[in-house]
Amino acid sequence: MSRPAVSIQSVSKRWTPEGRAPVQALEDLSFDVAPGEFIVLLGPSGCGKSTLLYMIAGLEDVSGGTIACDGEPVTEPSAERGLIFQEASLFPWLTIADNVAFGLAVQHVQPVKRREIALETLRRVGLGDMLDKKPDELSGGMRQRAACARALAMRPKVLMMDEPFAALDVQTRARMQDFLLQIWRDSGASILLVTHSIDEAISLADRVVVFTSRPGKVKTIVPIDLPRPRESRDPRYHAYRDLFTELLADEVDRAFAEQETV
Ligand SMILES: Nc1ncnc2c1ncn2[C@@H]1O[C@H](COP(=O)(O)OP(=O)(O)OP(=O)(O)O)[C@@H](O)[C@H]1O
Repeated sequence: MSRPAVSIQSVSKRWTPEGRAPVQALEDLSFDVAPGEFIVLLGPSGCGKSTLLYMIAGLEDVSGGTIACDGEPVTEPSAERGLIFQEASLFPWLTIADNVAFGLAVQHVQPVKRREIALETLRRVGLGDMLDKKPDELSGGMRQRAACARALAMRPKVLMMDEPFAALDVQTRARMQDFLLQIWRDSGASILLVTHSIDEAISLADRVVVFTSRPGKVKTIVPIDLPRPRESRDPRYHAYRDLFTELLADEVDRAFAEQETV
C-alpha cells in the first residue's frame, strides 16, 4: 500500500484559555488519508473538526500524538497543505488574479510565471473572465471558487476545507459540490472537508469520519460505496442518510445529557 498522504496517530488537543478551565477538544484520534482520497469530517458542534484541520495545516500544535504528511511530521505550515474557510478569505484590495498570485509570490515564483499560473488556475475554476475584478464585485460562489484557485495554484497535495459552502444558497452549494469533485479529480490532491450537512458528506466523500461529541474521537469511519454522481433517489443513499442521522443524534443526545449532569 502507498504511503498515506496524511497520517493521524493518537492525536489529542487540549486548549488552555487564559483564566478559564482547560478544554479537551480531541482525544486519541487516529486515522489515515490515502493519496487522492476524499475524506469528509462529520460531527456535532464543538467536537474539534476545525481544530484538527488547523493542526494538519501546521497552524496549531498537537498536545499529544503525531500528524505526518507524506511521511514527514507536521511542524509548520506548508504550501503543500492548503486550507479554505467558510468565508473566502481574499484580500479585498487585490484583484482576483493578484489574490491567486499572492501565495506564489511568497514562494518566490517569478512575476511572469505567477501571472501565468494564476490565469491558468482561474480558467480551470471558470473565472477566466474575472481576473481584474475585486472580490466584492463577485458573488459568494465565485469568491469561494477564487479561494479554491488560490489554494490550487500552490499545487497542494492536501486540500483542507472548513465548511466551505455553508454560507452559500442551496443551488450555488450544489454547483460548488460538482465543481469541487471536478477539481479534486483534476488535481489528484487528497481532500479533508468539514461539514454539518449529511447530504454533502454522502454526495462527496470516499469515506466519512464521524466524530463523537467533545472530546472528539473517531466514532466510526463509513466508506460511501456509491458510484458518482450520487443520486439522492437511490435507496442506498437513503440508507446512508438514516445511518448518519442516527450516529449524529446519538452524539448530540450524549452531549446534552452530559450538560444536564454538570
Ligand atoms: N483558540 C482556542 N482557544 C480555546 N478553545 C478553543 C480554541 N479553538 C477551539 N476551541 C475549543 O475547542 C473545541 C473544539 O472547537 P472546534 O472549533 O475545533 O470544533 P468544531 O467541531 O469545528 O465545531 P463547529 O462544528 O461548531 O465549527 C470547542 O470547545 C472550542 O470552544
